[in-house]
Amino acid sequence: MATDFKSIPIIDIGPLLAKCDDPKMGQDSGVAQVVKQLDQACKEAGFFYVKGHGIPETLLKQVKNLTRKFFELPYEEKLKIKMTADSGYRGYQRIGENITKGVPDMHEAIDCYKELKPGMYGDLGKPMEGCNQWPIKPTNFKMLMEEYVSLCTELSRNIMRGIALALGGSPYEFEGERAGNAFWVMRLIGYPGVHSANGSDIPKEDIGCGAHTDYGLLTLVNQDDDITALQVRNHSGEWISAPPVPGTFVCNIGDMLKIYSNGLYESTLHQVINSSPKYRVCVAYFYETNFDTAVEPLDICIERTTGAKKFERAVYGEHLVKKVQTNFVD
Ligand SMILES: N=C(N)NCCCC[C@H](N)C(=O)O
Ligand SMILES: O=C(O)CCC(=O)C(=O)O
Ligand SMILES: [Fe+2]
Repeated sequence: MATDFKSIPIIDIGPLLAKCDDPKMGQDSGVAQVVKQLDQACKEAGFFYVKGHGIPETLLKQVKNLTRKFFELPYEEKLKIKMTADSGYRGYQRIGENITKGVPDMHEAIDCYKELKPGMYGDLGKPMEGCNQWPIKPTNFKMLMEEYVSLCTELSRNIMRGIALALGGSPYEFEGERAGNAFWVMRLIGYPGVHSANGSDIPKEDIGCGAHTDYGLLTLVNQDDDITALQVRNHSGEWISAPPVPGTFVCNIGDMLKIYSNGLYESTLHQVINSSPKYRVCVAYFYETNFDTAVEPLDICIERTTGAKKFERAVYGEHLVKKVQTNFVD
């Protein structure tokens, strides 16, 4: 359960990664240290920064730079990869097109999802079937982003091994049937800076992304180095900033992990307000369960909490489709 945290901890996961392919990793003292920090951060905030994650900072910067370049293109150019229901909700959405709790968000984005082939998950998967729409220019866009996704997928699986230990399970709790064939989402997001409205010197501050929780297991946020805009809600309802820490990811827990942990870990509400005059870029990667996994509280977590199941089982793919279909109603 979220506490009255005032800041978000930074965790060096180097020692976890060093041992994450060793079945006896749970007995390693370096791993145990990281696991303890993960457990505390997940219980208190549902948010933490990771450093020592092994993804080169140059790559973190490159994906943000390419994203920025795309959003600088003329609108007609961006529309060439317009997101539609027919494209499996993949592609470009203009500012104000995404809706959170009925209010248009002041961001533009390219949404990408692990590709689903026709018929793969029957009716459940149908709305998300399709191929990603990548910008044609620059020519290395697709290649770089796919490389980035594959590194984020591997990293997330390894962080989830640490989280599985933190919950008192085996390192492989979130593999196999649960997330051994993890679905993923990537959002390349741009938030315009504040502008002075005509005839007024009071800049108008818009909600870049309204308060929401993420849908799956774990999110890796790669945000611009020079603008503080992401805010996380603590137990008292205060919004705590997650300022950029260069070279790190901001990680947070999604709805599926809240269910698995029977509420021991919460998917914390967060929002984005860019009050800087500068355009802000963020690349968010979402690590999810298998698309068709029915998620329910783990026995080990039920025992550690009240002894009763706090959540009904939920099928991840249904949860995603419901969200996606209400994110774009017009
Ligand atoms: N895949 C994720 N988490 N996307 C985050 C978007 C959050 C805003 C969305 N309109 C909503 O209301 O959920
Ligand atoms: O822009 C950010 O820092 C976070 C974006 C976010 O929360 C999301 O896309 O789910
Ligand atoms: Fe989010």
